Amino acid sequence: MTALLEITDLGFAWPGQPELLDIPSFSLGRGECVFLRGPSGSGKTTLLGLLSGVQTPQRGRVKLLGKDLGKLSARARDRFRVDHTGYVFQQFNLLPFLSVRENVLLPCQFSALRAERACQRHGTLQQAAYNLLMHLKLPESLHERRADSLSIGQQQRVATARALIGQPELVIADEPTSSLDADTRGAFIKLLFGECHAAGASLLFVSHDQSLAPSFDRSLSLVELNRAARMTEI
Ligand SMILES: Nc1ncnc2c1ncn2[C@@H]1O[C@H](COP(=O)(O)OP(=O)(O)OP(=O)(O)O)[C@@H](O)[C@H]1O
Repeated sequence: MTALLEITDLGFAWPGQPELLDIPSFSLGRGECVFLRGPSGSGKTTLLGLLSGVQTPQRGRVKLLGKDLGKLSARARDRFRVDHTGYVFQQFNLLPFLSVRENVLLPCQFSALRAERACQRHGTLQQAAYNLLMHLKLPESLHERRADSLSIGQQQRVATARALIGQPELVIADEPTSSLDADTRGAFIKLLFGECHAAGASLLFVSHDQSLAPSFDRSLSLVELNRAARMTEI
């Protein structure tokens, strides 16, 4: 399988703290759906920040689509991130005063590439937002509502539509199911998989809830990947 994302000899420490991550190698294939688990505080969110280029490692390399993120300027890295990565945050991070539709369309304001891909696939941006929201089972009556007037499960699906619009190659989801009950969680994962497959996106899904792992192509433990964690455990 061709690699979409590759990590080599990655080392990272927050200022004034011991090394949190020491990962000799990790790769994610094109179209692959990977589950990454790890206990609270093990560095999952930090790793996602490094993979999307929000943080830069002190050591090693993160390559996305063959491009070494560390070799890009901060500005070029930001652009590359918004063009090629969709992120579903733990707290969803929707803009509360914007409508559901406006939230979904936000990435297209920052990325001409994603706007172009959305139009190619759906005709117009409005239609792209509409189709994604409908696929994610958010009825039309909600599309013009303020994002903060929706339930948690609905907000999470809006956040997912925002991550998927314009077909980024990599979708990162950071504990997106932590505030859902078991039934809603299962239904959400199915929708997420369906949309990632339809868009040909790779999915890196981070959680400490191991019961979700069997649905994925591969399940990994951050503690096993991370030499710094293994050292602390010894
Ligand atoms: N911005 C930051 N500045 C300094 N230290 C940080 C920062 N963000 C995280 N850390 C530290 O890095 C460690 C790992 O945090 P991180 O949020 O990556 O873990 P996590 O596995 O995602 O945890 P959780 O499952 O609870 O969300 C923690 O000790 C945390 O205090």
